[in-house]
Amino acid sequence: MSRIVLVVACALIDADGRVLLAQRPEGKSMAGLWEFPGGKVETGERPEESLIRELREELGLTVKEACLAPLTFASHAYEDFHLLMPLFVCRRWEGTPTGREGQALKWVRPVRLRDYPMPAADEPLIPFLMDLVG
Ligand SMILES: Nc1nc2c([nH]c(=O)n2[C@H]2C[C@H](O)[C@@H](COP(=O)(O)OP(=O)(O)OP(=O)(O)O)O2)c(=O)[nH]1
Repeated sequence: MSRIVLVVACALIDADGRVLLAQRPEGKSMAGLWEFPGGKVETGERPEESLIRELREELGLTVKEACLAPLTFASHAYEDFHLLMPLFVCRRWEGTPTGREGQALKWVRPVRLRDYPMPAADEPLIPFLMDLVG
């Protein structure tokens, strides 16, 4: 079996019930696909710490751990690794999201998420967001 890669991701939800997607930049794997902000859990980090760090690095946001709620997870076999990705929900943060690494950002209603090509692992997550915010 291929190695398991632990990635932590977040559905940021705004006051209108829209979810923030970020477009993976050119040069990265899965470039051009729309994903939930987040990234790999590094050695010695708890997933929540990794997510708070990634949200700061990628989007310039300050998020408190108490504002992260677990929603569901993805478990997906890519060709060269197996992705295990907890998905948190966050409705409260400080700052305005900006693509600090050049990523395009988009606020999207859960019913519209299928209009944005996402990594294969993310597709099963969409119904959970539709149930959460409609
Ligand atoms: N952040 C995030 N990553 C996702 C999602 N769905 C999904 O398959 N992934 C994958 C893409 C990457 O392989 C990995 C996240 O890695 P990363 O963003 O921290 O690092 P990276 O692009 O430099 O990694 P790499 O794949 O290029 O080695 O998880 C998602 O919704 N959000």
